[in-house]
Amino acid sequence: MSRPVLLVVEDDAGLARQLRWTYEAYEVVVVGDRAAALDALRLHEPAVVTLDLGLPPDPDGTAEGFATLHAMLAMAPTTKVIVASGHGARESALAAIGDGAWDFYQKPIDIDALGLIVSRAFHVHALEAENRRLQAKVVPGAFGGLLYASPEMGRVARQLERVAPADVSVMLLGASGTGKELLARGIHEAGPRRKGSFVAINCAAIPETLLEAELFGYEKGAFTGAVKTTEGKIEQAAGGTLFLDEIGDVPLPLQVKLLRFLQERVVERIGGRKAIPVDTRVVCATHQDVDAMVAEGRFREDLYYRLAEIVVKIPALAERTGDAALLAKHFVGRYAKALNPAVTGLAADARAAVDAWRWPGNVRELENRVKRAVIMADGKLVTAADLDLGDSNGVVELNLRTAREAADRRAIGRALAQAEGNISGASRLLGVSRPTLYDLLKSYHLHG
Ligand SMILES: Nc1ncnc2c1ncn2[C@@H]1O[C@H](COP(=O)(O)OP(=O)(O)OP(=O)(O)O)[C@@H](O)[C@H]1O
Repeated sequence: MSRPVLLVVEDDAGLARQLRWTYEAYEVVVVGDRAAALDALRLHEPAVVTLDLGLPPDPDGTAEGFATLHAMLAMAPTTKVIVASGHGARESALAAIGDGAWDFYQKPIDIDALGLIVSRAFHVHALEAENRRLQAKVVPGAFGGLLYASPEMGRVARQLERVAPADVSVMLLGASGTGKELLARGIHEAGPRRKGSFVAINCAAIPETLLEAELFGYEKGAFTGAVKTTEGKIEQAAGGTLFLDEIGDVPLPLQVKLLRFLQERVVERIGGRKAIPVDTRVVCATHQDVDAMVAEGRFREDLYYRLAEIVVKIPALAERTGDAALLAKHFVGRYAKALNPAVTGLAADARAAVDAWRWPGNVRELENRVKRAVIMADGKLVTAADLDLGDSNGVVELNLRTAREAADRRAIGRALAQAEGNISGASRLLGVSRPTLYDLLKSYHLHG
């Protein structure tokens, strides 16, 4: 096994020499300025870097050191950067940690102490890498079958876990396709009325004239066409949860009626005379800016406060770090099973395109694209073209190695597809030997 690379960014030649020979466990690469540091980062992809803040052309200040720190973390955010400085140590330490450095030590350096920090950084880096691998395999089962790996959705799930058992109304705010209905169902299932039914109604999808009858029900003969007495959605949700999707689309007169129901907990069917008590939890959602609607008088403030005892904002898919890739993988698995079992995963260009796309239609768009792509794919792997996301030209590769790997994966995926998964056939198409192709498949974790 080759030794892991420790990148030392240090402009003091004497110190650099000393460091080079101190750490036997690592292959120490020493550079003296920002440009060389970034080159070395691309070349070696070190897990750990020690960085002197006083670099030329500003050896007595810290500006160049900080610029180097920022550039390195922008390029390789998982790198553990240990920062060193002699002057103004405390302020520099605080600023460096605030900017994403892993640790700080004050010069003059103590080789043993630094050695400990370095080995710890390697250790944590390895653990984090392992954790990322495991997270990519997360299975559904968290809140309401919600799938996520991002801290953004983790926060939402924790909020909802806390809110669900309490008997409070919840308003979910988020764009279309962000999973609001899924979350509302999750609240129901984790709540005290889980034994009752979950009844959803999309207030935007039903014409205004019919919405009242849908919600409140009607007595036989209440209007032309009311051939038999019918329960409304609110009554159907008795003992369970009523999910009012697109609550912002409820017209003002009906808002008054809804408010009365929420205050008195009774409904009156259209054409009915008696008040029917209904005990149900209400969860609602909208993609609209309800605060603005209240300010403009388009949404009743009193109703807002009844519906929104707790407000939870659901981030757009593009704001959830890493979730698009995770969900894409999940949907490929699901739809391949049902629609095209030959498909086993996503090609590298598809993964890059999924990460780079803005997903204006959120999870629903992702699900639809993946479903379509699984049906269209002619090979084992879904490509960016199958997803109709074009190529991933906008994606900046870390270095030549990652760019090559992406190109290799593409070529191998296509060859395997053409050879219908036959390794000998694919290796002939690629002009490499079978063992070479096996090695490549193994190193890229592709399915042979
Ligand atoms: N985090 C997630 N994990 C797994 N599946 C998800 C997730 N988020 C959404 N989905 C799936 O995406 C689709 C859209 O979600 P959902 O219907 O809940 O969105 P919505 O915000 O209610 O949309 P709209 O407001 O347009 O009705 C559903 O098939 C849902 O199961």
